[in-house]
Amino acid sequence: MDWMSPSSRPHSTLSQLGRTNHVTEFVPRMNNSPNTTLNNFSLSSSYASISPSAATFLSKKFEEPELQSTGKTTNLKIFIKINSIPKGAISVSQSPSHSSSPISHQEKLNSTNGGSVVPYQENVGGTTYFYQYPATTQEHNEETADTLQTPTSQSSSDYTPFPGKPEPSFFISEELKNDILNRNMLTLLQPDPAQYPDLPQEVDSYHELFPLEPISNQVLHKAHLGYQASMYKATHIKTGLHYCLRRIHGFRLQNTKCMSLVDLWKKLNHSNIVQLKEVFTTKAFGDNSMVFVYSYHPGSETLLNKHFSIDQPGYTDPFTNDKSTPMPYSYQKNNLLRHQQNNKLPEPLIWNYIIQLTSALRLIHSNALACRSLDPTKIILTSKNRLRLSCLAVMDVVLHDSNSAINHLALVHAYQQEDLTALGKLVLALACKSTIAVQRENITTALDVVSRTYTMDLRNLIMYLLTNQRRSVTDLMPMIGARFYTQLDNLHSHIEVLDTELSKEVQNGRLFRLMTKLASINERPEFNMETSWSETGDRYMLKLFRDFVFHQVNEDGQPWMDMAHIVQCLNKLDAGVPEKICLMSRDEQSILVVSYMELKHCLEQSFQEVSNTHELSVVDEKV
Ligand SMILES: Nc1ncnc2c1ncn2[C@@H]1O[C@H](COP(=O)(O)OP(=O)(O)OP(=O)(O)O)[C@@H](O)[C@H]1O
Repeated sequence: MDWMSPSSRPHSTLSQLGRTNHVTEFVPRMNNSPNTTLNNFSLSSSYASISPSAATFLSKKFEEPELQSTGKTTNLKIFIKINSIPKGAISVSQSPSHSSSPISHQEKLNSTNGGSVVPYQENVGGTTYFYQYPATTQEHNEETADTLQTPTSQSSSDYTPFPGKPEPSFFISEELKNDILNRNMLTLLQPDPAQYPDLPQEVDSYHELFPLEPISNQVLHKAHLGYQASMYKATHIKTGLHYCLRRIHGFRLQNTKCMSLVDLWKKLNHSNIVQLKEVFTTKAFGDNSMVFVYSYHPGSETLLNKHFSIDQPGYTDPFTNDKSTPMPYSYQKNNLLRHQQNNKLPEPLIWNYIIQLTSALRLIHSNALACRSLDPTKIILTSKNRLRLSCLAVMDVVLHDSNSAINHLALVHAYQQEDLTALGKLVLALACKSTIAVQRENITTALDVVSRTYTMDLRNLIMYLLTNQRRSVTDLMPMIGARFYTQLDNLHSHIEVLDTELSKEVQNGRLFRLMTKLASINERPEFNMETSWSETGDRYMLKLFRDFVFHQVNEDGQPWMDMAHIVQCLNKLDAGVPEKICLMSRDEQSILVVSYMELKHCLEQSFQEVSNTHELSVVDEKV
């Protein structure tokens, strides 16, 4: 239930839609050779655009802070005998035991170990287990688990995978609320026709197209696959659901054989991939375009945008770079190191990404498919570091080789090997906080930087992925080892927080339905040609009850607003408790003593009458 007044509703605009250029060499673009290895990856450029997720809100909460500051939460405890609770009615209880301050996993560890821990790891049957013992010496073991700190690594406290339990409140936490409102707002954004006059009204079964990035008119802007591509949010005409359309400009499908792969992709459903819904060709944009329809994840931004900014060392604009200017090697190395030291990502975050990426790759590879676009521009992030592969199936369609002589299984295996190499480069780039790190001439330096900063486990994983030997995504599982447990624990803790938040909203939804009933009876001007209906009998009691709940005044006649009183009264009404209250007439001449149980009966009866007469059986069912 949203307690915000309309005037305080958040508003935001799409900001930072500008594009920035980056040099990377991640995706083997225009290269569908099965023999591609680490050494013959093509150098090409990728581009980042800043997503609307930067939009933030300012919202004002009605009443809630006062409730907490005046300590009236204790008033909201309602003790109802079980036998007095009607079926479906639930009491709201705000217990002080709910209060807890967010404690990060690291803090928990430190508190149990007196702030000093020594890691110990053991490999059993290919799985690495991590243990911690209280420190007895000053010696530092470099091979630490992800939750532990190395002297050089960034404090894990800088990275909180998920926030702890929110402060006790009747309402959903401010952070979660803003996140949900932000996503809703982005989902409902409509394009300005003046700004995008060329946007078609309809494309196949979709309308309300909204560009997710500026549409470039530059001929040179053919970042992906050698074709210009654009992204749009769109609404399905029939279902009203929102989708993300990736349009490949000027592309003619030569052969429909690749559609069998599309069918395979459509079946893939995983929390770390953006699901493909359908693929079609269209002339709605005035050319031959190929459109890939994906699920829409509002507020997402690319990994490139999030972690690789243009101020990284050695950043060069691919179009303006003067190749004749020599760059000393030492300059490049020192620069890389300095940049990485100043901006390095916490190791647990990198492992978090590795777990999500390998999880997605595992499903893809086990379905005899290959991602082929493990590129920081093609991985999107939503809140809480949730990562998804966003460009699946495009390579398989756009670069489909229809030559029947080719052994497709062998081809897929080769692409899967390329995926693993791309993963190695991606992790290396994240660890060095620079896409320059994965350039062939920088890899040795970059690995050196990783060894100095992170655990050997991370370095070993990168080394494994960057070798030319035959690799498998399942081989990575023992390398990740006990970090899976940490990830699982974090996720479960987060689910618990969301569950608590959801239960609050279940209560609020129940009270909303109750108020809907009250509001449709109170002061109804006429019912069955009877103008006094709402002022007489049961309805009169409900009117006085409404005054009792919402129109209380203090001794000076000033409104006395107390959310605790309102919530308490409504809960008692919903439960139909036998407790009695005094309802005073507006002229203060008479007082009615009535129980909540009787009021509940009045409410049910009156609402039944209204619903039946006005054929609101559907509403009744829902309410
Ligand atoms: N499924 C999706 N739901 C919501 N937004 C998405 C989705 N996929 C991508 N986006 C957003 O669309 C924008 C453009 O994505 P795109 O994949 O084109 O990245 P890019 O950096 O512009 O790459 P390129 O240079 O190839 O165009 C990014 O801001 C990204 O966050």
